Amino acid sequence: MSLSPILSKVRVVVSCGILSVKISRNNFYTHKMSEKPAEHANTNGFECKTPFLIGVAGGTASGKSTVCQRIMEKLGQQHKEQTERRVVCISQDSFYRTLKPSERLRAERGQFNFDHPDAFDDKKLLSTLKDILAGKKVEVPEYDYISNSISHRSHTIYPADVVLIEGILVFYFPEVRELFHMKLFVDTDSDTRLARRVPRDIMERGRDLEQVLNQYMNFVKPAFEEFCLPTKKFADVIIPRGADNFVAIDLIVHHIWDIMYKKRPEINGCNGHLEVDDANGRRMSGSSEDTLSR
Ligand SMILES: Nc1ncnc2c1ncn2[C@@H]1O[C@H](COP(=O)(O)OP(=O)(O)O)[C@@H](O)[C@H]1O
Ligand SMILES: Nc1ccn([C@@H]2O[C@H](COP(=O)(O)O)[C@@H](O)[C@H]2O)c(=O)n1
Repeated sequence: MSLSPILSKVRVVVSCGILSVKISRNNFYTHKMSEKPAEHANTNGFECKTPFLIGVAGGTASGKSTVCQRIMEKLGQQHKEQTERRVVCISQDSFYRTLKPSERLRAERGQFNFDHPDAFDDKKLLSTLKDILAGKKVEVPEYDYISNSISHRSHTIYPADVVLIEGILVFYFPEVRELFHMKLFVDTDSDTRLARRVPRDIMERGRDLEQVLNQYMNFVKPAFEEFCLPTKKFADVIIPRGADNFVAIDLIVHHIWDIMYKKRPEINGCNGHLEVDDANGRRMSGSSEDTLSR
């Protein structure tokens, strides 16, 4: 199956930098791409041999990680070894700062605000992303929600073609925000998010119901409204309903494909023949003469 029809559609939408255009009945909107120097206008500042950095923001349990997972799956990355991956995903939660002893005690009682920008080590996040953009290998720690601290386990992030970074406040810090070549905001209604967060926090994050609801009412909800929601305006693409929005994810994947492998076959010395799945799960492969065979 040829990618040409859908790629040409995506290209019109993105390269024109159209402001708030409703593409389909599935409520998928595009917004004006970031203001960047004219020579990089088509690719949001993306330069040859630099990883294409995508920020994925949205409220808690909106489906940010699931959307990233879908993007990776559709780009055929899920079965690859870490060292072979051309698309990798990092969580902003890995950049929570170390708590002081008094804060640690409050965190154990669900009385610490993990949704406030001050809870993050934004300098470390910035320097890590700069290293990634410089093509360096970086170590990213796993976050442990039970001990409310960075765990001793970490992941090595090898130089990749596409790096996704997801988190509630990835668009909050201006210097971090400016690094992204593409910004996605996962827009899932707050009832759905709370309904997902409660079982997740109880089953996966060692919390009890009372603690989850208190934390949500006292910190999560107010901070979402004050710090996260206002960053939606910075997004290039807003994804209503998160991972359920197959059309939006499909268009995003094809746009990434277009930038990474069709327009720039020389990227990172990549001569790969890329295959992606369409919204119906049909496998499509890039047959453009731009794409070199492996
Ligand atoms: N479209 C969806 N339908 C049903 N459950 C979902 C959907 N997207 C995410 N979830 C579930 O909701 C929870 C939070 O999703 P996740 O992707 O981790 O959100 P976030 O990264 O924004 O916190 C997880 O348990 C996940 O399995
Ligand atoms: N020790 C911690 C650290 C973070 N949280 C909550 O996690 C949320 C962010 O992660 P998502 O996967 O939901 O985006 C954030 O809302 C924090 O409240 C926590 O509970 N404990």
